Amino acid sequence: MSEAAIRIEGLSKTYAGGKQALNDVTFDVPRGQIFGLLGPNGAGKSTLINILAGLVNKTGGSASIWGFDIDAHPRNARGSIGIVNQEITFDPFFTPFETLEIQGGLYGVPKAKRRSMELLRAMGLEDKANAYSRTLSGGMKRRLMVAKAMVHSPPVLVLDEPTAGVDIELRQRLWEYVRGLNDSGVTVVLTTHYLEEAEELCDRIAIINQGQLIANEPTRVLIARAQEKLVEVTVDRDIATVPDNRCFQKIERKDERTLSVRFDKSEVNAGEVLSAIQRDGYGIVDVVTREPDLEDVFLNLTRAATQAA
Ligand SMILES: Nc1ncnc2c1ncn2[C@@H]1O[C@H](COP(=O)(O)OP(=O)(O)OP(=O)(O)O)[C@@H](O)[C@H]1O
Repeated sequence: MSEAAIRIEGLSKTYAGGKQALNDVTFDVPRGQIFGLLGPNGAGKSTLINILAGLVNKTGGSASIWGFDIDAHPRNARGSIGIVNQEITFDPFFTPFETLEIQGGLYGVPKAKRRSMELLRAMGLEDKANAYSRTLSGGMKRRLMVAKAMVHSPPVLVLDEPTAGVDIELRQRLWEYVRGLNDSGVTVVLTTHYLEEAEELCDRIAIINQGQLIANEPTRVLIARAQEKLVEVTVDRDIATVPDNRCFQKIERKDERTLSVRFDKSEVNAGEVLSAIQRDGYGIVDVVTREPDLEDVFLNLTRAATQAA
């Protein structure tokens, strides 16, 4: 089982109008993982997913799903992946059970092999099996979408922004479902704008920016790569002029007596930053430092990539 769940090599897409949405993207999604695909709006994430789904034609490179090349074996490739889109799409006049049965039929799953009730149970929708789908809450509809993507038992599930616009409590529940699916052997690919979500759930994270892959690493390694550190310093009198020193990457006045300083921890340490503030005649009353989180990494990487472009 050494083969990747998804293998993407030199993938490019230029839309008819000339917009290049993907530029020579190469990465593997290892089997059995929860893999995060991150990127700012318009980075190319949906384009990539739509190519895997067979909805958009690539203009260069190759992709395979569970060992099936999407060009040479499109049916097998498509049968190996379930995709949950951002939009909620099902007929509101069918019940959740009927919705799954119809989807099973579309995928050619024989009646005896369908597991609609099992999926509804797994998604906590058992008692809604015979309700009209339109009467479900937003969170229930989303879970029904996940169940729908799983009717043909694909080994790979792609969730495109699964928790966009979902409240915190429900987000936690959806995360539990995703973990449960992963524990049962499903490889999960997740696109998200919530860095906290990626940090919490993903084993590995790839970042796309302006159609190019700018990072692809285990989550912990990616976080450790953030060199920027933040320190908030409260001083003993009102700040008239903000101190300036080359060891600060960025310094801002947060309120009358608090400075917020960003510095590169590979270049200077917090002590040097504090000394620089003291040299400007301020006494230090309080200091709060913060470790970089994924948001810092993401901003650093996308900023660096945008500047290099
Ligand atoms: N059908 C299309 N025709 C022309 N350009 C398109 C088309 N679809 C997407 N694009 C452009 O390609 C780029 C990548 O879009 P894509 O939707 O893949 O990004 P994304 O990372 O999924 O963004 P979001 O997070 O906002 O969904 C964008 O500049 C977008 O405007």
